[in-house]
Amino acid sequence: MGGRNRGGSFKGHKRGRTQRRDFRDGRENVWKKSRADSNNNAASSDGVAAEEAGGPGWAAFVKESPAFDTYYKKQCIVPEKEWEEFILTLRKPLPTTFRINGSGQFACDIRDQMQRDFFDYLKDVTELDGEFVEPVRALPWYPDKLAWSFNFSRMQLRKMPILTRIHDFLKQENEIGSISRQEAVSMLPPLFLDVQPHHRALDMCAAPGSKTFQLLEMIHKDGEPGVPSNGLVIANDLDVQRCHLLIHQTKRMCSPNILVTNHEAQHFPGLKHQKVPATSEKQEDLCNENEKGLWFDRILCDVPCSGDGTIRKAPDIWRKWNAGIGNGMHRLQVQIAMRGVSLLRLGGRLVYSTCSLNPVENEAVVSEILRQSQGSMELLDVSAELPELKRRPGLSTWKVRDKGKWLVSYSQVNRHRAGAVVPGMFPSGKGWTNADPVENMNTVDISVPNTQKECDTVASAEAAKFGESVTDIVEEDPDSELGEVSDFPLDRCIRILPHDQDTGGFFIAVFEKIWPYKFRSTKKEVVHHPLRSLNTVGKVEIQEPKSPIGDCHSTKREDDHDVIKDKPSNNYGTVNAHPSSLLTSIALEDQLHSLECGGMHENDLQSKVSMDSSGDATVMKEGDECAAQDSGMLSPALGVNGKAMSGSEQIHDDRFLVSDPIEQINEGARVAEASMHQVNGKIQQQGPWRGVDPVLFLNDETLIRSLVSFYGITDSFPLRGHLVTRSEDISRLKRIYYIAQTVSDVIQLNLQAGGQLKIASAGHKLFERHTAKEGSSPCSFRIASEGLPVLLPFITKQRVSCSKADFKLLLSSKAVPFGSFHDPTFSSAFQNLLPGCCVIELASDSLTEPSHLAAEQKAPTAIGCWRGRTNLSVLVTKVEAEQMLERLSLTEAEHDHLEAIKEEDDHLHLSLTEESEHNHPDAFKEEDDDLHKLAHDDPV
Ligand SMILES: C[S@@+](CC[C@H](N)C(=O)[O-])C[C@H]1O[C@@H](n2cnc3c(N)ncnc32)[C@H](O)[C@@H]1O
Repeated sequence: MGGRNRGGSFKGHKRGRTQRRDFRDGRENVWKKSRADSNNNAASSDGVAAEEAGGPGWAAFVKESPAFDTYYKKQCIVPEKEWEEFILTLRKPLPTTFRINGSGQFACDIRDQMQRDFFDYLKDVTELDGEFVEPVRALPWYPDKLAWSFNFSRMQLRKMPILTRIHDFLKQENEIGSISRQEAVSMLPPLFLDVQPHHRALDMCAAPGSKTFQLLEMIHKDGEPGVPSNGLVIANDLDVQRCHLLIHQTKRMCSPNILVTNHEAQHFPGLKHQKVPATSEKQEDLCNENEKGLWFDRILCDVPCSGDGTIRKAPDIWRKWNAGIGNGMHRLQVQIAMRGVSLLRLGGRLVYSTCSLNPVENEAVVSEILRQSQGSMELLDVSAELPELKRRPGLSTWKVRDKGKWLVSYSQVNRHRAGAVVPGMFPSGKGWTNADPVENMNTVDISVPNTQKECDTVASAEAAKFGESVTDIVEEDPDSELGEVSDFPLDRCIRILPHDQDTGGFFIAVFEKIWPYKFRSTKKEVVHHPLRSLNTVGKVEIQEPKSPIGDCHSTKREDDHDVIKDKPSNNYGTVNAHPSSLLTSIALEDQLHSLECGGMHENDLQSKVSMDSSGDATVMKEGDECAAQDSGMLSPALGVNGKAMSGSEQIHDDRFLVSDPIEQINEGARVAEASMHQVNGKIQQQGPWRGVDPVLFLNDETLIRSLVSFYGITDSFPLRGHLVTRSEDISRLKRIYYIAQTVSDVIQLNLQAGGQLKIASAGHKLFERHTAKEGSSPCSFRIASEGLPVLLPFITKQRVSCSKADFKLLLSSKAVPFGSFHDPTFSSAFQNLLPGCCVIELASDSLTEPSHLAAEQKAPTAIGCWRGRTNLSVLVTKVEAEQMLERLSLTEAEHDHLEAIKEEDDHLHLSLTEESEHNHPDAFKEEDDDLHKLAHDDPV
């Protein structure tokens, strides 16, 4: 049971312990340390080599890196006098931190109980066998003391029974989903995002989902009892397997307000509303000037990064660290953030975060966001938020290290390195000037990695190519002290240093969209890919994006074709002739142009450029793109002949973004009715996505009516428009999912927009087909375990309550013959039910649990059962039943009775649930039942 249910904000939708099995079964046991981990920790905490601690054959992690030291000393990320403390902290194991899921009274009850039963007792224990025992402490900056930290050594855990009990308790609660282990710093971005229950939030790089879970808690916070939130969380991740983890993690919330998608964040589709008359109030909402398309109030860009802020938890980073990794991430990070900027609603908030210490991945990216968004994004001063949080300001100056050299400005970049180092990595963001060497640019390596994995590979390859070993100590460059200084107020960024409050390292920047993200274009005829063959570029007219502060100019040099001269600079620097900047400029221009589509007549539209993989460009009619935008079918990455560009071809996808709602002026001039076919050859047909079944509304009235009538579902639980499936064929339908109105709106929009969203999961499961013999029940769909807590308050038929003794009997025997129950009233009550799925509820007066679980037990305890001809069978797994039984302690007499029944009925065990658990092999077709196989070791 996840936070929302325990949070009590969604009364009647509380999830009993029986509904937690999915979480427990599939979730990585983060408390159980791997042997290697244990060795590391032992080695680090005791100062003993891991080999010693772990026995022969276990190599120790060397927790030092000259390259790391040299790099970060030079970057001055820590004042000199603090360096020693900083580095010593990095060598210590990270304290264990956890968060109590949910909000409201239930979460607070658990917190209070934990404090009373465990932590208060420990507050006077400061020493054990002469060793200092760190106090268990609430993270001071986390609201309502719902996040805690402790740091016991393994020896201490062994020696102090109270610590062992705490550990066991936390382990158990983690398994059942009441708490989440999460790194302290990882809890910060959602807090700064300030999500309100009505917000639409996008988590661009969301897996494995710890922050998504927080976002969901936020949108369900303060919900009216029985009324679902009207917020929305779209959780996206590029990695399919990690998407599964994400689905699994978020499933604990039983939230109908979530969509999980599987896209490259930098190419997240911009859904645009097609001109279809509104048929409902909600749809009208989407047609509002400010609501057209899919815009987000909140966007989290927790981007892939080098991750050296997690070095305490992942000590192998010491060995692998090199500056190239951070450099390799920079462009992808900018691209993802800029896609976020495009999708953000005016007035919305965007949080950019990394678990890296590297300014190239942090302040440099923030500067690029400010530069490229041209005044549309404001970097917020959030010093008044979470005042208890110890933080350092962002850096205003830094250097770039490449090929064993320190570079203070882009003018020092060797032309052969121009693909790896881009102007945006430097504080000024300036490219080459006239005097800089730009000839022979065709040798430049321009590949842009699209994923963290690719970045890592590129970075390692780069490091290896240029002999930059991870332990390399660079010779000092006499000029290296003269770094550029940024004009942006980067001190507003938040740097979390590990030694300030015993955490990992982290970086956060909070933005608000204060002005539409708007581009203007110049006419141009670019016919060559500027990066692939700059020396053969034909006529190129480049214009630096307009600064809101100053002017910038550009010229073309037609004679030698490939050099873009700079002109007097704007506040952000001179025009970039660097290939990547050049491309960005072109991309920006294209964006400007595409924006203008919204405000100009079709005839005015200019031809524009798209590039194919060979580096040549194709001219695309501007009207085509506008048409595509209008139809909402814009592919974020287009290539010649409609081929999707990817990898190095997709340098800057923002050319193809839809513009902000506020920019959607002169709508009438658009070619609104364009369809896929009208832009044939230009748009990648992305839906239905290969390997992923489409999400379809369940409109089969016969089926819906049969569900309503069988379970007696009240009108206050709307089904129509809220049920989705992944199969068109009703007769083969296996699962039915429940979605909130906001999710429904997005799915509608997606259908209208050509199905661009690759939806991995929507809402939560409500019904699943029961595979009993045909005709054995009037309704072939049973209530799914995660649907039960949601539906329970709204069903009036097929439910009976029973005594604790009979409840235990059911849980122990799985299939109980009608005559075996203790209570004859119960026996006759369920025999009056129709054959098929039913709900057996534990009578509330049966509950006498004085422990820390009392709060939760206020929620109804119910299980799904199957009323057969002679037996009542339990529709829960064995593990789940055992877990419930543990909580409802057995008396001796009950135990004997159960044993007798079990013996009699062994042959009747139906294993109903086990059968239903393993019948769908496909990834998103059978979204998450096999998730537990995907153990991972994520830093967050
Ligand atoms: C730092 S982790 C995110 C952690 C997550 N926000 C959480 O709190 O659990 C970065 C994630 O980005 C994903 N990723 C990498 N490249 C991506 C891309 N181009 N688009 C979207 N996601 C990407 C990775 O699969 C990884 O799950």
